[in-house]
Amino acid sequence: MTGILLIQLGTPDEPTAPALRRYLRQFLGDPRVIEVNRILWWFILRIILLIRPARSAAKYRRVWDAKTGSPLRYFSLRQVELLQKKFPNCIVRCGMQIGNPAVAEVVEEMIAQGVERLIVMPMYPQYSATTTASATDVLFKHLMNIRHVPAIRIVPPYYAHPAYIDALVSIIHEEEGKLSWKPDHYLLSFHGIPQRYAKSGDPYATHVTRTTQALVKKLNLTRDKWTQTYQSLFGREEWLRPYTDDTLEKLAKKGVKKILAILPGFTVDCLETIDEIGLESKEVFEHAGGEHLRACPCLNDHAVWISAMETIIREEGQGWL
Ligand SMILES: C=CC1=C(C)c2cc3[nH]c(cc4nc(cc5[nH]c(cc1n2)c(C)c5CCC(=O)O)C(CCC(=O)O)=C4C)c(C)c3C=C
Ligand SMILES: [Fe+2]
Ligand SMILES: [Fe+2]
Repeated sequence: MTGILLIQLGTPDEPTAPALRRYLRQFLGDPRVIEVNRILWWFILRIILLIRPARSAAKYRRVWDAKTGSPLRYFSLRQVELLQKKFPNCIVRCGMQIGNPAVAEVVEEMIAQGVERLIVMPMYPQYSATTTASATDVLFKHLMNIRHVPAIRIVPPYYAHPAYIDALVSIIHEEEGKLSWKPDHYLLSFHGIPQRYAKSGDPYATHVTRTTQALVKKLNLTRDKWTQTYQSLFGREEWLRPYTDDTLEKLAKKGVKKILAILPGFTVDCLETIDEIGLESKEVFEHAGGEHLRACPCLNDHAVWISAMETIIREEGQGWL
């Protein structure tokens, strides 16, 4: 049987300091994510794990839904549920790189259910070693302990895939229809990575540029109507520029009043979209003189995105589905 495995980053089990400590230890212990001397990092991480868990937990509490919990987990499971209907003869599952349900556990179950051909879709349209390669690392590490390893195909980065771009465009248009105001500027904000990683050969920034070009073309935006930025900096080194919050201040000071923030790199809403952009960056913009900033919802469980996922998976799964 063919199995379809979505790999998503993962989220804490609950919005508490102990759960965040476990989550951050695993996340920031990954040498794909933090490329510094291991011994030095071991000391720094111990200090980070004293302070950051409580601070991050407070932020997670703001996005945690009383019924459905973590938005990242909720929308990932919805994607599985809806995609399963598109592929009734396959097993569709989602595994998390960090936290639960863990990739290892999910793959184990899929193999036990008879999966001999596995299509893997990393939930990152733009490749970065920090995310995409880390996702496949988690899978391969687990498969090293297994006797009967399934045949595997991995969906390539889909940063400019027409189905992905069209899904973004539909959701943006739908969101514009709900606004009582017309955006005078579009901010395309992506999660950042350290500049050092990009200089060492991580193709992420190139993929981001390709997504941006395809998207603004489809949206028919003239050059003065959009800005592409990077958010979610971590630590002290230089990250890819321009930074989202600096840009929002500059735009407000130039007289831009109404911004629609689009987050094409995130396939599901999460802390970095709902809280960081929807609340924190909105405040930065308004404080600098802006009037409205709305974070456009991510692809989530929108029907156009589920169909786009189906298209992308069918392309990779030719002969298997
Ligand atoms: C050096 C640190 C980090 C790199 C590099 C990085 C890259 C990266 N991350 C995402 C997507 C997400 N990151 C999320 C949270 C998050 N990211 C980092 C650090 C780095 N990310 C931390 C420490 C955290 C935890 C939250 C916090 O304490 O600030 C999330 C949200 C998860 C959720 O549960 O909602 C996502 C999604 C991408 C796409 C990326 C590189 C391309
Ligand atoms: Fe991150
Ligand atoms: Fe953040």
